Amino acid sequence: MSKQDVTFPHFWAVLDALPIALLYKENTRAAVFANQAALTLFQLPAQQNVLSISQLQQLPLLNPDNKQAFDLLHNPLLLALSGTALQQLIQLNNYDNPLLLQSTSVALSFTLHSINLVTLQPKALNTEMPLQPALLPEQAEIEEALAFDKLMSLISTQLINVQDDKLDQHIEAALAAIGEFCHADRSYVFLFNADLTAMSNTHEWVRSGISSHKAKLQHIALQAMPYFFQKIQQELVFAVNDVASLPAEAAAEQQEFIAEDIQSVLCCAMLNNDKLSGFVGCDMVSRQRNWTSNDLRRMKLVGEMIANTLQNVSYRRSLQQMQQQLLQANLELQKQAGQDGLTGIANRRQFDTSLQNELQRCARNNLPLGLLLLDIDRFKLYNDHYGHQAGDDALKCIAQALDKLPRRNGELAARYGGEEFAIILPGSDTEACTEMAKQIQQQLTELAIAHQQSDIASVVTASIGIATSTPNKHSTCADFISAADKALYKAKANGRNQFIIAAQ
Ligand SMILES: Nc1nc2c(ncn2[C@@H]2O[C@H](COP(=O)(O)OP(=O)(O)OP(=O)(O)O)[C@@H](O)[C@H]2O)c(=O)[nH]1
Repeated sequence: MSKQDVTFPHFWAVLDALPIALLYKENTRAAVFANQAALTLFQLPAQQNVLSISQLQQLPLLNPDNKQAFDLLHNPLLLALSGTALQQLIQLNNYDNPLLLQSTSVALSFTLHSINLVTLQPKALNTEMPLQPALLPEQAEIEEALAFDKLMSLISTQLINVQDDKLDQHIEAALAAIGEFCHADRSYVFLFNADLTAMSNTHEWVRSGISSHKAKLQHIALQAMPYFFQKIQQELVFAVNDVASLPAEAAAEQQEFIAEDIQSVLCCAMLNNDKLSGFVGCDMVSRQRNWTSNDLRRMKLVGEMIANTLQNVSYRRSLQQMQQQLLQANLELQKQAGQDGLTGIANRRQFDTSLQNELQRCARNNLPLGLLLLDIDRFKLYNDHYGHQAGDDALKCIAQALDKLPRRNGELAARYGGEEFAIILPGSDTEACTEMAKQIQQQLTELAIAHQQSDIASVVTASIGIATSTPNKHSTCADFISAADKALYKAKANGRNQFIIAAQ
């Protein structure tokens, strides 16, 4: 509707002057009129007072992805503008002309950033039209029930697909919905601990101007509220129209309700696999309310929705946890598959894989590849003299020392088999491999593992064969191993405790 269509001139002036943000939609037209307060709220220019629904949907304030937006607002506003009306009468009889009442039934109203926002859905405005009677109470109730169900179906869709980081936001939207539709001042979720000894207020919605008690309602012992707990456990509902009329055995509960200025309270149990997990509820603070069967139905519905969502999220979390554990176990298995059982360093399998990879990498990058094969001297005599267990300990000790030597990317020390070890040195030429062989000899000298039976030295020594060359695409691991092995054989034959470099 545009201003020009209206023959009654004061109408717009009055709506524009109202201190509430107001959106006005004529049933037969798509355009929506916004008064001055609404334009200010939506940060629109003062002249742009006729908006399309698509324009409205694009307003950042109404965008559900906008964290600052009042999440609940988006859906009911669009519900209202697209045809679902909550028929309550608006009281404009402060103003001179009673005709205004004809077209002013409130569709939905909310509070956003402490501004009341009202949407109107009048019939086409016609000054000659007779006054329209207000909706019958039963009709109003049906319309309200429809609006609630439509809103719940939107919220439950959001809850079904909820991502962990949006969970609280959507639960609070559901609480806001139940609070608004039950005309309550406060709505909340409490969750019990596993052994049903304590409860905590996890989510809350409060009407503007009403105090929140969430912070202090944490880890409350259930034995502090025995009457309430018994009711919710046995009857799954706790409904009190007048807190003052609670029986004597509910003295503790009554005291707590009075401390929170609660006049009426309605709570419904939430179950998880048929086990009590918490409850959802709402309070009347500013006045008393006789809870209706509709209130109860709605509260149960919201409770079920939230309980299911929490259960799904918890399943999803334990599934993710299990996946994480499986992944971890898999990584551990993979690590173990490449690890030597006795010494803990890389085993032959990992050595083979690494050598193959490094050979290809060096061939691609035209880099030299060094391979050292190391065999402990007179180890049979060591075992025979000191025992097999001592032999194992010596192998572990030497393996650990060798494992600390490789530093650069791709370098690897591995147990090649028995008392033989191998070191892969990608990018190392003869000089660098010689340097590594000297370091190994130095390490063995420092370890100083006594070997009385050796005819080479008084401590454990090793012979080392070195192969180094720049591989090409025809080179094989077997070539490298064979060259290093031949050099090792020579080192043994030459008297042991020495290194020999294979001819290239
Ligand atoms: N304790 C222990 N001994 C091992 C292990 N693997 C191989 N050996 C021993 O290592 C010894 C290797 O002996 P030989 O191959 O005869 O060589 P060697 O006595 O070291 O003499 P040279 O290599 O010729 O200097 C054998 O006695 C094997 O039993 C192991 O895991 N633990």
